[in-house]
Amino acid sequence: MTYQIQTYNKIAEAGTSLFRDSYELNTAEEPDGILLRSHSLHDQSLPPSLQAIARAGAGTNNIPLHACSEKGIVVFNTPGANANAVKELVLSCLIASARNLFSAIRWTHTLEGTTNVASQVEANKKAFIGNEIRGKKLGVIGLGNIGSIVANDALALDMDVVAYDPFVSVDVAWTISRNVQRVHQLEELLSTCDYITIHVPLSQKTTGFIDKKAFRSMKKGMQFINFARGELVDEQALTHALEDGTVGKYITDFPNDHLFNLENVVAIPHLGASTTESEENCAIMAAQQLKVFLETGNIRNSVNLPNVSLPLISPGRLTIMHQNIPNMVGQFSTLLAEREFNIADMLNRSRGDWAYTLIDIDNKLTSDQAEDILNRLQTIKGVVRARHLVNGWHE
Ligand SMILES: NC(=O)C1=CN([C@@H]2O[C@H](COP(=O)(O)OP(=O)(O)OC[C@H]3O[C@@H](n4cnc5c(N)ncnc54)[C@H](O)[C@@H]3O)[C@@H](O)[C@H]2O)C=CC1
Ligand SMILES: O=C(O)C(=O)COP(=O)(O)O
Repeated sequence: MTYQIQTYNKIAEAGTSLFRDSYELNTAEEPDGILLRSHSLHDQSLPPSLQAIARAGAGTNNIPLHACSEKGIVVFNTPGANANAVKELVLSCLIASARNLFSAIRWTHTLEGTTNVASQVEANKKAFIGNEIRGKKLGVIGLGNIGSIVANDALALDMDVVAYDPFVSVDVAWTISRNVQRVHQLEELLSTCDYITIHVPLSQKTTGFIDKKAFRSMKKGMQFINFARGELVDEQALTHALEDGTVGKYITDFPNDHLFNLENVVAIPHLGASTTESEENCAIMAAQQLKVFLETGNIRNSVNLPNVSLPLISPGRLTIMHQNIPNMVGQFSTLLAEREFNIADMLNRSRGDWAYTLIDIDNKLTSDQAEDILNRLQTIKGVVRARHLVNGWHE
C-alpha cells in the first residue's frame, strides 16, 4: 500500500522526510492526505481519495471543517508547536511599540545620504520618546497555548497581567501563574489595560469579536496587538478607534490594503510562527499525526473528531467515521456477526455531531471480504467513511 501526500506551503524537511517507504509526496492528483500551513482549501474541491488534512500550525480557519466532517475527512492541527515563536514576537512587538521603535527606525533610514547624521539623530530623538512596560497593564484575550505563555512571561517583565478566557482548558489553567488576574467580563479587561493582545481562534463565533462596543470600552491611547487573525477585529470599528485616538497603535500580523491607509498601524507579514524551530516542530507533529492516522486509524489532535488510541494488534482493523446517532455500533457488530467475523477489540468515541469507531477483527480478511464489508458499512445511514487496515505484522 502506498499513501499519497500532497503538501502546500513551505513545510520543513524535518516533517516531510518522515514520509518514507510507503509514501509518495506531491505526485498524485488524488491524495490520501494533505499537509499544509496557511494555504486556503475553501475554494478547492476535496477529492474523494482524501482521508485526512494536517495543518502544521494552530489556526484551521483555512480549512472547510464542516465539509471535511461531512466527507469523512479528519482534520488535525499541532497545538502548542508554534506557541513559543508567537510569544517571542508578541513580546518583542510590545516592547518595540512602547519605545516607538518602528517609526524611529523608519525615520532613521530617511537620513541616508544626508550630512551630519549623528547630530540630526541627537537633535530629533526626542520625537521618539517611549514608555517602559514595567508596571503597565497587559490584557490577554484567550489563554490557550500562546496566550498563557504571553501572560506568564509578561509578568516576568514586571507587567500587571489581566486575562479573559471563559473556556480555558484545565491543562493550560495549571500552567498559568496565580499572579495573572482572571476577569469574567471582557469589559473589565478592555477598560483598564494599556496594552491588549488577542489569542483566540477565528471562527463564525469570533469574527468581528473586537467590535465598536469593545473599542468604546478601551482606554484612550491603548496599544492593540493582533497575532491571531485579522478578521477577529471589525475593520470599520478599528478605523474609527485609530482615527479618534482610542487605539494609539495597532500591531498586526495580518496586513491588508485598507490598513496601509491608516496611521499608527504596524503591519508584519504573518511572521508569528516563522522560526526554524517552530516550522520544524509543526511539520514533525503534523506529519506524525497524519502517518499514525493513515497507518493505524488512531487519532491525536484532531479538530473535528475525538482523540482515539487503540494499539493495532489484530490482523485487521475497520475504522468507521459516522454521525453521532443511536444504534450505529449495534449495526456494525451485527454486520460482522452475520459473516462470522469475531471482534477482538473495539473503541467508540464521539465529539459533537460526529463519532468514530475502531473495530479490530481476529480474522485476516481476503480483499473480497474486506470490499464486501466496506460496501455494506457505507450503506448504513450515518456512515461517512469506512476503511480496512491490514496489520503488516501479520503479513
Ligand atoms: N500569527 C501567527 O503566525 C499565528 C497565529 N495563531 C493564531 O492564534 C490563535 C490561537 O493560537 P493558540 O493559542 O495556539 O490556540 P489555542 O487553541 O491553544 O488557544 C485558544 C484559546 O482561545 C480561547 N477562546 C476561544 N474563544 C474565546 C473567546 N470568545 N473569548 C476568549 N477566549 C476564547 C480558548 O478557550 C483557548 O484557550 C490560533 O487559532 C491562530 O489563529 C497561532 C499560531 C501562529
Ligand atoms: O499556526 C497558525 O495559526 C499560523 O497562523 C501560522 O501560519 P503559518 O504556518 O506561518 O502560515
